[in-house]
Amino acid sequence: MTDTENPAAIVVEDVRKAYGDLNAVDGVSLTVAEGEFFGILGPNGAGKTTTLEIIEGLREPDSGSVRLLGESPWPRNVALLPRIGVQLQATAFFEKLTAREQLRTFAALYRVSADRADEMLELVGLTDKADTREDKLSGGQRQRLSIACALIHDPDVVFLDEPTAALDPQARRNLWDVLRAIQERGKTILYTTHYLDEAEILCDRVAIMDRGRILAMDAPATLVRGLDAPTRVILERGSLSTVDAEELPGADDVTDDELSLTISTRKPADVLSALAERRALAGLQVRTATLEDVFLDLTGREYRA
Ligand SMILES: Nc1ncnc2c1ncn2[C@@H]1O[C@H](COP(=O)(O)OP(=O)(O)OP(=O)(O)O)[C@@H](O)[C@H]1O
Repeated sequence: MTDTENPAAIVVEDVRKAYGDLNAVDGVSLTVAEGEFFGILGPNGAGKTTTLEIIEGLREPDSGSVRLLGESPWPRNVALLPRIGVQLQATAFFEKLTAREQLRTFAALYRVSADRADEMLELVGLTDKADTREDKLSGGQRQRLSIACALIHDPDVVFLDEPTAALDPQARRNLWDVLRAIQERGKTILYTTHYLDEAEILCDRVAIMDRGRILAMDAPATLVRGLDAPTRVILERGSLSTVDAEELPGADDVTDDELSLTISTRKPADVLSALAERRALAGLQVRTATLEDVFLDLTGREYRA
């Protein structure tokens, strides 16, 4: 993924961190290229936050090495601070300040122009909340403000820890636009999430983590393709008999779960056109494999965030 035109922003080699008997991070290696949007995915307790904090220089690994923009982040490396932006899971804001005042305070701390505050409000879609106190913002607005704070000094690498957790679906989608806008500005983004569907949409590459280890790492589409899983065509029960479904051209397997009929196929176009000819499209859904199927394949467990 890295070459001379696209050098590595982050290189992690065999990092380990134990808490007592628990190997929270158990030999993690990964490389993130400059400008890449990279996601660390996995269920609660997988070790995502610990990995992120080690890369940010907030936690010391027991062993292994981290290079962030060519430097070691631990022990605390002040040369890196202007070049990285960090959003933690729980953001502490200054009390009783408005959104704009929060950002202006961060701007002053980083010695950047106060004008950046309004620019960042615009970027995260909070211009109309500039004069609202932070404690009067919704959860999604507060998340966006914390991202704006992490970006105020125009860092090269942005770390976001579960930025879309606990948001309603609309607020999540609004945040996706913000994250895409950040990447369009050429930033490297390393983020964690337990939403596999979201990572599939946003990330250039993902690492799927479970119990402290990376189980797979690649572009989401490549991971899904690698499964070679059939497409499932789902119909309302009664729109076609099981026997007729089994005889459709391209149908590999048919299951009837009392509510719906599921036809597994590697030739979805053949199945769909045959269904159209028979006018048997009631309640039609077509499902291809997702990262959740990749997780199931890797762990033998259904994915539970
Ligand atoms: N300071 C700590 N002391 C002891 N155990 C810890 C500490 N921090 C994390 N752990 C444990 O290490 C494991 C990994 O935690 P971590 O927060 O890195 O996972 P995560 O994938 O980010 O989970 P979540 O999505 O819940 O934040 C968990 O079992 C957690 O309970």
